[in-house]
Amino acid sequence: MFSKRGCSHCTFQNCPVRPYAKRKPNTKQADCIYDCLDLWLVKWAGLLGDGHQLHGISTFSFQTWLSQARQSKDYALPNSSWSQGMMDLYSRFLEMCKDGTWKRIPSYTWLYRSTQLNLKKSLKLTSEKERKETRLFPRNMDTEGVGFEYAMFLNPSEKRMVCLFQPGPYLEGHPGFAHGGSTATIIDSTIGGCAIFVAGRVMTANLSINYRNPIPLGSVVLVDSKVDQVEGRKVFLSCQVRSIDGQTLHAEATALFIRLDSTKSLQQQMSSQ
Ligand SMILES: CCCCCCCCCCCCCCCC(=O)SCCNC(=O)CCNC(=O)[C@H](O)C(C)(C)COP(=O)(O)OP(=O)(O)OC[C@H]1O[C@@H](n2cnc3c(N)ncnc32)[C@H](O)[C@@H]1OP(=O)(O)O
Repeated sequence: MFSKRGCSHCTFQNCPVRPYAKRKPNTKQADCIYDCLDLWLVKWAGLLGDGHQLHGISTFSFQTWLSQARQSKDYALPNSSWSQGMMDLYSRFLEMCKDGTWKRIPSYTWLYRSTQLNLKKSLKLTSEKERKETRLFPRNMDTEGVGFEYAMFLNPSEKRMVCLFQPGPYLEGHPGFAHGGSTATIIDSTIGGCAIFVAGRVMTANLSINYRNPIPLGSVVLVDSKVDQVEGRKVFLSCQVRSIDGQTLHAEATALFIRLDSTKSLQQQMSSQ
């Protein structure tokens, strides 16, 4: 099923999703690699290392992973709990997706699923039930609107990820305001998505946040993150959380993510720690 043809621009030779021989010349590398949802999913799963080679994952697991992604609910779509402000901002970004500058990022209850079962076995989550019940932290509530309502958009050429975030009542810290831990979570996830985009499989090594103004529950804020520098395995990023009108700075953060050793599978990497 692997195409032997490659994209002349990004030299992606092993695309299991679609051949790149027909790619337009002069397409930017980032657009070339990320302009199709399937490839985002591949990148998400951390299946691609440097040089865009598939490594350590069988074709079978990849297909399983992709079909699971296709069957899963995408939580980054509007629901009835979204406020008008959230909807307006979402529509604004969707509009900016039309010329390809921005990409909407789908969102599931999991991040790495193809390796998940084995990984969870190594983490002593023994029963099938325990393994199935794990969830990506910000997607851990079924009821719409009570927890993390968010949608992310990626600007590949600017190496920038934004997240529209509407904190629900279950995220309360001080009365009426979002818990600082929930702010940290959404910052980590947004910045993390940005780091995944540039480096594949990464983990947060450092996250430093200055909280400037509390975030009212039910309000909508824009989490705006970008890659500042990449040095070997280290990805340095920064982030600001602002009100929709841009007038209130709620928080600002810097982070260091470390790319996991690309010669090891995720399972090996995690179980060696
Ligand atoms: C298109 C794509 C869309 C994708 C759309 C996805 C959307 C949805 C996204 C959801 C995204 C979720 C994102 C959650 C992200 C977590 O929440 S991760 C969980 C929290 N983090 C952890 O638990 C990490 C725990 N720490 C570790 O496992 C290990 O320390 C690490 C970070 C993997 C590094 O270990 P290591 O690989 O052995 O690396 P090590 O050799 O120690 O260090 C490498 C270098 O980094 C430096 N370093 C390491 N740690 C630090 C530190 N804390 N400070 C400073 N320097 C450090 C070392 O000094 C060394 O530097 P050099 O000597 O090379 O100059």
